[in-house]
Amino acid sequence: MRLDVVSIFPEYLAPLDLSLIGKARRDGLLDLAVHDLRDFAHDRHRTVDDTPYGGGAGMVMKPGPWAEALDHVVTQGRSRDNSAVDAVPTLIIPGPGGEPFTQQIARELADEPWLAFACGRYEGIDERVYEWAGERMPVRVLSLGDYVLNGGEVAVLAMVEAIARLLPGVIGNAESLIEESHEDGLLEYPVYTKPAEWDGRAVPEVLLGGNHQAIAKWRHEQRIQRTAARRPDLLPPAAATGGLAELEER
Ligand SMILES: Nc1cc(-c2ccc3cc[nH]c3c2)n[nH]1
Repeated sequence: MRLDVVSIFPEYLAPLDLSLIGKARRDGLLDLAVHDLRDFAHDRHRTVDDTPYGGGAGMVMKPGPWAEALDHVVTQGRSRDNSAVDAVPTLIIPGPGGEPFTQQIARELADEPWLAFACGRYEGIDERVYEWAGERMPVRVLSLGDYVLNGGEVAVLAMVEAIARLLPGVIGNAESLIEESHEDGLLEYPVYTKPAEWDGRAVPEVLLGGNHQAIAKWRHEQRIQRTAARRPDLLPPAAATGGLAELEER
């Protein structure tokens, strides 16, 4: 998968050089390029923002540098080996007013060959950039959650990690991707490791025996109970209002 990120703070994306994502890049599973938006602002001060039409607080990101930066992303991306001459990325623009980013969307995006991320700052990006980009490539405005960040970079770090870990070979043991929270509509079960007793607290007895069927049953029940307690919104209506028996039979 090819990933391009455009930001005025490219150093914000440095964590993508670390851990499993960094290893995936070194293993050639991910081809990531980070671009500094200011490289596409040509005045002396490399200006990327200006005052908002209609007044109001703060500054708005100018359309010109964004159009040049995204044109560069597309042109440079197409010059890669075996890239189709008319290939385009799906452009993801994080924003508090976007569609909620979910595990399902992460799965969808993990199937895409090329993603580009536009990190807004200030009060946001001039609306005409969304229109201009939408005429050239698929555009999705995605929200990490109902809270406000100062820019898109933190959201991009989270989205890239959620997407990249689903790519074959990135997570060493693919089994780790099973029974995770949100993978199948339930939260994950509680986990324990040595010592068997710590701070006067014992590990549930069922986990210490070798009865794998009993362990699987206990873990499934734990997932349902934990989901009912913390995220009843994820359960079917009947289950969310107490009818857990049917779910536990599954
Ligand atoms: N889920 C979420 C996204 C954001 C976000 C994304 C981009 C910008 C640009 C300026 N402020 C921003 C905030 N806040 N919360």
